[in-house]
Amino acid sequence: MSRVGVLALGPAGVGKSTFCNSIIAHMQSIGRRAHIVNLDPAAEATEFEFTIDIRDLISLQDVMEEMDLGPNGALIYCFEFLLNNLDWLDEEIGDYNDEYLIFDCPGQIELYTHIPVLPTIVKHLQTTLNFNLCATYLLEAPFVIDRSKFFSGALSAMSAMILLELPHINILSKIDLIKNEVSKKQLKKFLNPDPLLLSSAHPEKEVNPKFTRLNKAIANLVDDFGMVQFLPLDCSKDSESVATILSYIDDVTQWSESQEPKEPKDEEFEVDPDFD
Ligand SMILES: Nc1nc2c(ncn2[C@@H]2O[C@H](COP(=O)(O)OP(=O)(O)OP(=O)(O)O)[C@@H](O)[C@H]2O)c(=O)[nH]1
Ligand SMILES: [Mg+2]
Repeated sequence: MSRVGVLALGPAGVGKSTFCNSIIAHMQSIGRRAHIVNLDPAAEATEFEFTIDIRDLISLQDVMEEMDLGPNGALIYCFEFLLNNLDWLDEEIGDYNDEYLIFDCPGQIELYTHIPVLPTIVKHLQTTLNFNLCATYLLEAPFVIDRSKFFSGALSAMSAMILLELPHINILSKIDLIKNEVSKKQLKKFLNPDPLLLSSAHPEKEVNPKFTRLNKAIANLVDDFGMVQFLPLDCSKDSESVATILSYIDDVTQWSESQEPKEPKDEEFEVDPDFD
């Protein structure tokens, strides 16, 4: 028995749910099957139905009303409730053997960076439910316009990577939104972040030398780890970008319907040749 689980993570509004739908649509178009597990108690309807939905256990709206909590407190309450009722998840997932499950997660990244909710769920999926898991972490491409913002996003991706201890794929989403502003050559420097990008972030401004040194240290940290690379994603028009990401997910989760497990790819990510 093998199960593949893909976590779609990242800050609010980066395109996680759209990505989950695009992956499902692409898999269906090539004759494969996958299911969406909605882990967002505040989710709205999406194109594809959720096969498993946390809102069948608990919904954010109900918690806010009944416990008189704000949205963030209610979200934490929902996840604590889920953690106390993991047998519900076991039962829901129960029969999905040899299946591909895509977990659409909420955008409140404190759930995986500040409090150990997602790490606990991850351990449970691995040890009790025997999942081969992979985390995908989305960052919005318009972040590259502001380099400090981009590197701060890269650090949050790295933080999720370190906390979850899973095979990890970073994705630069909504690439279509920057096609007219960022050249292909420039984009490459963000997909495999070049530390020089940050040291030349505001050449026109006078910057406090302490801030410059801090920027350099952060950029070098990202560079030294060599772990923060991004795959481009455009869910609006470019299904090829979805196919490429799926092939990386297949590799790191060793998903294969007919072949023996194989080693993940270790070459650098390629930029879409049509991107200009
Ligand atoms: N232009 C463009 N817009 C996109 C793309 N992907 C998603 N969007 C838009 O971005 C907005 C947010 O997308 P969602 O998929 O709901 O984002 P999310 O990360 O699931 O949001 P939360 O669940 O609220 O954290 C929607 O209006 C999408 O249509 C893309 O590739 N290109
Ligand atoms: Mg969503």
